[in-house]
Amino acid sequence: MAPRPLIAGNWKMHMTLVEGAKLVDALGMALAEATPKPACDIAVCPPFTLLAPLSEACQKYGFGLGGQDCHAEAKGAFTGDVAAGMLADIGCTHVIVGHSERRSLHEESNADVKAKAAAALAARLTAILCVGETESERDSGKAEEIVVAQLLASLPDGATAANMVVAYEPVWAIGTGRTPTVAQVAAMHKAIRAALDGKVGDPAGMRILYGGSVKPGNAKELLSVENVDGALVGGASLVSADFWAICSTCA
Ligand SMILES: O=C[C@H](O)COP(=O)(O)O
Repeated sequence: MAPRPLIAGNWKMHMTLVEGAKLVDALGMALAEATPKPACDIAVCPPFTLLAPLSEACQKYGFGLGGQDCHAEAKGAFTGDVAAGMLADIGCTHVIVGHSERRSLHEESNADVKAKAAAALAARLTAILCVGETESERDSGKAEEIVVAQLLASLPDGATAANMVVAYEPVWAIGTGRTPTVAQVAAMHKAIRAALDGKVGDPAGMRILYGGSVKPGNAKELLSVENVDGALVGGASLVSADFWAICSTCA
């Protein structure tokens, strides 16, 4: 049986407290009024400043709450960083690690991502581990090979379907309005699923999300691809109606 989908909104560096609270409430109301309810789990990943203030509302509505990054160490002299345990302490359930914006803008290596994912697991958070190829890597014809190598080098020990989610995000599709073809998504998710075999607990049950320009207009098609078990949504997660429309495609 395919895993229950997860639709996670990555707000990136957007939203004031008032805006974020309004968005979560709008989603909560939409969920309360929906019949039937969307057949998916829903999570939001706001900036660090909004995590604690939105924690209670997310809990009330049954939404997961995720940080967008964490440090690999549990504590210490790391000015500006936040430990996974601190996220768990204020009610987070998830944390994104290895997003391509962290990998490129903060030069995070696979080893860094693996250490962060391990810290997330140690803090009993679900790690949303991101992988994806650049456009030139896609053009090289070796996208699957490259992404699988990135995944295997970033996988923490002890990952299972219960504590980790993979998010495949082609770098060239993020915020561009471009998406891979259904065949490309299917091939990549199949390759990721195969690579998980023997490397994680319950590989068939591990969710593999697609991310990169997911919108209400393309969500149904992308989410119906085999081995696509949800979405990591950026821009469209900032508009409650759009994010809700994406969640609602999970029937
Ligand atoms: O984490 C989310 C992704 O980077 C996708 O962003 P996007 O939906 O704005 O393309």
